[in-house]
Amino acid sequence: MHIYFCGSIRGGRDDVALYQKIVKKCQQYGTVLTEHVSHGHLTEKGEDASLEGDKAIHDRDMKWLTMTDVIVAEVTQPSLGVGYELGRALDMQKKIFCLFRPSSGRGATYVTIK
Ligand SMILES: O=c1[nH]c(=O)n([C@H]2C[C@H](O)[C@@H](COP(=O)(O)O)O2)cc1CO
Repeated sequence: MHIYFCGSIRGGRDDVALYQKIVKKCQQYGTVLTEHVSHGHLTEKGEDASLEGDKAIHDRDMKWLTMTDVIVAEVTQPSLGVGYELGRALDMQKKIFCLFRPSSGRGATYVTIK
């Protein structure tokens, strides 16, 4: 099974320790295509886009999104990229599992109610 994990990168890396736990758990069930999202050394500058650019990152991610069986998203930390991925995934009629922590004091994005 292919799993696409979504978590904030440029939106802020406060929850990266949690992303690591979620990705580890998901790896018990299948291949996590976006394991890099959980890497501790990845900063809010994003992946090194200097070689191929953001377009290459986007195109790779959309290819993975198309081939994935399920999406797991941690949405507590607001992220434009995660919102975009969820919108695209909804259009592709993918199975989406959103995780949100009410204890954060934030409001959940409306994307999670669909
Ligand atoms: O370098 C990157 N690599 C990457 O795979 N993404 C994808 C995966 C994440 O689930 C999501 C994070 O978006 P954002 O960076 O806007 O918080 O976008 C986003 C970036 C940077 O925007």
